[in-house]
Amino acid sequence: MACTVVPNAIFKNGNSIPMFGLGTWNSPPGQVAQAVKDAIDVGYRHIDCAHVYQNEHEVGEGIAAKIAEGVVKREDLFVTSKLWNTFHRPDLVEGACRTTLKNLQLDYLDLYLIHWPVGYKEGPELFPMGPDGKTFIFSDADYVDTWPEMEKLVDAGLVRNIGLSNFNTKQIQRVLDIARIVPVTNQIECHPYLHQSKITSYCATKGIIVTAYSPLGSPARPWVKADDPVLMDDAAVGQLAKKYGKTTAQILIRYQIQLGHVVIPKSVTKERIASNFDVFSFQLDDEDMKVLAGLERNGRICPESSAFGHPHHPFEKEE
Ligand SMILES: NC(=O)C1=CN([C@@H]2O[C@H](COP(=O)(O)OP(=O)(O)OC[C@H]3O[C@@H](n4cnc5c(N)ncnc54)[C@H](OP(=O)(O)O)[C@@H]3O)[C@@H](O)[C@H]2O)C=CC1
Ligand SMILES: O=C1CO[C@H](CO)[C@@H](O)[C@@H]1O
Repeated sequence: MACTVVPNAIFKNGNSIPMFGLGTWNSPPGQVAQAVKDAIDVGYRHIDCAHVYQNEHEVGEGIAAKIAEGVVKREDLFVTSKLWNTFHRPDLVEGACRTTLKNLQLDYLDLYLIHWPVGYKEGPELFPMGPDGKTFIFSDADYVDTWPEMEKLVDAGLVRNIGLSNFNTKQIQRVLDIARIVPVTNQIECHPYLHQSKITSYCATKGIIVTAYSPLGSPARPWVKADDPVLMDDAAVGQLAKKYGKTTAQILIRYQIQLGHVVIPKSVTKERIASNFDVFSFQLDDEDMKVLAGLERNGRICPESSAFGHPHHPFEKEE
């Protein structure tokens, strides 16, 4: 069987990242280790993780098993994790990173991101809820004070690259203004219902690679409502799937790659893990790229609405 070669995106610092990876949010314990193993067997070499997904321990088991079997070496893999919002205070950053490394059974990460620009109250709760039951309790920490601690993780050899997630243009600029080591990527929601043209254009001018999360429209997100539009059921995407003889998921994943984005679809289903990866042997033509671009509807599905009111909320007053 021919071996699929996944293209790399090249960071401004010269390091590279596979343009395709496995998402792991909502990948349940009991399934995620197997999903990681299935993915590596198929050819995935990039895994997107986060402390807040509360499954890094099992993701680590999957990775360790495949290294032990000799299927991959550590250096063949690109593993990303993210600093959660309760660990923004400078004195908490290294400890949070070390916890993630321990859970993943790794001695370095390829990429570590500040998960959101909003800090939450430090402590054992990942989602410290305020008395109204709707809004998180915020931290005073400012991400420009968190960033130098991220840089120290690079100096210490704990992480190879550092970046951002869910930052708006002004927030990225604030980081660039103080950065000694520049962020290599901004990981943001990106799919045909939400193109994020302002932030993606800004990132392009700064040499920051966009990583597209929820590329399939995150159909099983916990807060989905019955009448929310379902990207995977969109008739226009379905027509393209028919035209190319591909699945709707393959069309949506291929779209992000052709936009130049790194893409990280999640699945714990063996057949989907395999078929989602099969996106390197066809090309959407220019007209069809325009069809997908035309589906824009400002359809944000990850607004982190319980942090509305935070002075650093990235989307409440879009920049
Ligand atoms: N930085 C951030 O703030 C965020 C980062 N992310 C990252 O991005 C990743 C991907 O985004 P996510 O929100 O999970 O959503 P996706 O858009 O990747 O959709 C995942 C869902 O689609 C289903 N699915 C996957 N493949 C197929 C297929 N071929 N046919 C039909 N259904 C399919 C999965 O089901 P099943 O698993 O049952 O197969 C799952 O329910 C996350 O897992 C996470 O790693 C996501 C959100 C926020
Ligand atoms: O990555 C993510 C997935 O879900 C979280 C909420 O539970 C989000 O905060 C985050 O963006």
